Amino acid sequence: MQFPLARYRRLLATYLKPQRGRVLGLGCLVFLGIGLQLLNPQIMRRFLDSALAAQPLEQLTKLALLFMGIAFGQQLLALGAVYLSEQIGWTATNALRADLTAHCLHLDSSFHNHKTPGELIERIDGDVTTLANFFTQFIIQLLGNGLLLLGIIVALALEDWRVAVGLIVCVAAAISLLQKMQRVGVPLWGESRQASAELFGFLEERLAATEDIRSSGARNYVMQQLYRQMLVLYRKTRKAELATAWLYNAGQSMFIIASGLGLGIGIYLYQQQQTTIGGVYIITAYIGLLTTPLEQILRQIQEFQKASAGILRIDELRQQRPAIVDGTGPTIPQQALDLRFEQVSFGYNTDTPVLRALSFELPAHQILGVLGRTGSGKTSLIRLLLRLYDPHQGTIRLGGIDIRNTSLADLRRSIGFVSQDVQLFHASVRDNLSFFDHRIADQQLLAALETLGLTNWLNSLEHGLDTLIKPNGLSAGQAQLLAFARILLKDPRLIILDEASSRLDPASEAIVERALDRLLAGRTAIIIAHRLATLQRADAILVLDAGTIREFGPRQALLQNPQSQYSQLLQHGITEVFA
Ligand SMILES: Nc1ncnc2c1ncn2[C@@H]1O[C@H](COP(=O)(O)OP(=O)(O)OP(=O)(O)O)[C@@H](O)[C@H]1O
Repeated sequence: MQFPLARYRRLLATYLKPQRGRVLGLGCLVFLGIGLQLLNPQIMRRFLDSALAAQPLEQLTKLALLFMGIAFGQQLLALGAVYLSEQIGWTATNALRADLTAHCLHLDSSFHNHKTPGELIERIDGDVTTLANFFTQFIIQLLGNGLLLLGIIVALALEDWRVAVGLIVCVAAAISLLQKMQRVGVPLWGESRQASAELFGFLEERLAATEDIRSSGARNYVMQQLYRQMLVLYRKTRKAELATAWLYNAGQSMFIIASGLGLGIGIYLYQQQQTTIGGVYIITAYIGLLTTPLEQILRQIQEFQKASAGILRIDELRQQRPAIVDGTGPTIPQQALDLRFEQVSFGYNTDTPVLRALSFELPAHQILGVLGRTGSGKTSLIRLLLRLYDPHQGTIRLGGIDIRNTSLADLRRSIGFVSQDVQLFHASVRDNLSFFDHRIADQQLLAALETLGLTNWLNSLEHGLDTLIKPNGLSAGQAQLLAFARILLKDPRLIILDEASSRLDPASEAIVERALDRLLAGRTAIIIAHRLATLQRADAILVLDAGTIREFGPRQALLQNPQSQYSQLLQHGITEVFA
């Protein structure tokens, strides 16, 4: 598999450029540390040779102190380097996490249908975490340690060329081995990362369904599946780790060979009286010093294998482009909007149509009640209106404007959508109402609740706006009330309400009804109705059947026609007719 360098360069440039000062500082610390590493054996050599030549104690003490000072300085530099690299790594990876999250939020529903949230979390966090080392260490360490290696070879060549040649042969053999292993390692780490993402996806999905799993007695089945997923991850990671360990050991073997060679040559030179004890020391010290750059280079390449797999997966995600893009046409007028569906056809895949040539018109200020059996296409119709998908054929016009021609932000600002399954956050009522927008004053929130007649409801909460909403902490009716208030704060021109199908108790139903009256006043609305009471406020009724319009017309007219579906509903009830 080929990994174009441009990919790495782009990533490094994007996330390191804003921190070039820190990167420069880190580079200086690393290079200075390497310089000191090369310097210290020379001081020890002088110390040894001076001691053997019975030089004065004062000079030996100075050399010993210098040696210690440099060793101490090395530690300080290493500490500074760790501090800076952590800062660079966290800043860069956090920026990348934020970019990926924003990117995922931007992608179409069709993308999210194929990826579980857990899998995306593993990409946004897990894969990015493997890049921290790449951002902070890879190039600096590779360059620095490459230089250190060169420095050691030069220093040894100055002692004796034969030692240097032996070393060069070993290093060249190690590098060619590393290249071969690199090709094997990266795809294996890619598979391991994918297995990890799938495990996360599995966990997220099952944990979100805890109630259903427990109530249906599926716990053992879920656990079995979990063991299976963990086994896959274990096997893939073990394979990748083994490949990497091979790489590491191959490098280490080269080091052992180099050490033996150097030591042999050193002893030979000493026996031939071609060098001093200090000279033998320096050969062994420099060869010993080789461990550091070789280990570092090996470690970097090991980490790079994991990072490469991560980069590949991150790039794949970044290259996903939303098919649904902003239009460049006019903005939607800030007034009650009329809505037209003109021969709209749609399917989630091309061979199974879900909506077929739908045409209807809803004048401004009117309320449309949408009915139909489960699977008849009601939700799909709403998704098209919100441009979560685009129709395959036909046009949807809002306020006379083709919704594909306006910007997505403008469209979604103009529409308020209350889904059946209102998404609540584990946060205060205030944050849940304002979507964490702290520019919205409490007065505005209170006024919205007041308008909807929800002040009593708010007062019944223990800490008012500060009451913490726990996951699953509100009933379906309460959640809808909260969603109504969100919509009122947004003040859209068209409201879409997918009514909660769960039955409400009479007291809650009365509150919801009252709130709904106030929410819908002066706006155009579409309601997917599950209660007859809701339908009674509709001006027009649309009955969907297998993606086609079975019935559409003014409610009053349908009411007076005993053959109409709507009259049947009133006689027999929604559940009976659409059972
Ligand atoms: N994301 C999706 N991917 C593929 N097919 C889908 C998707 N969502 C819905 N469908 C299919 O499209 C058809 C219409 O579904 P839709 O959810 O629009 O019906 P509905 O009338 O809203 O049903 P319900 O009342 O149960 O919510 C169904 O056959 C459904 O299986």
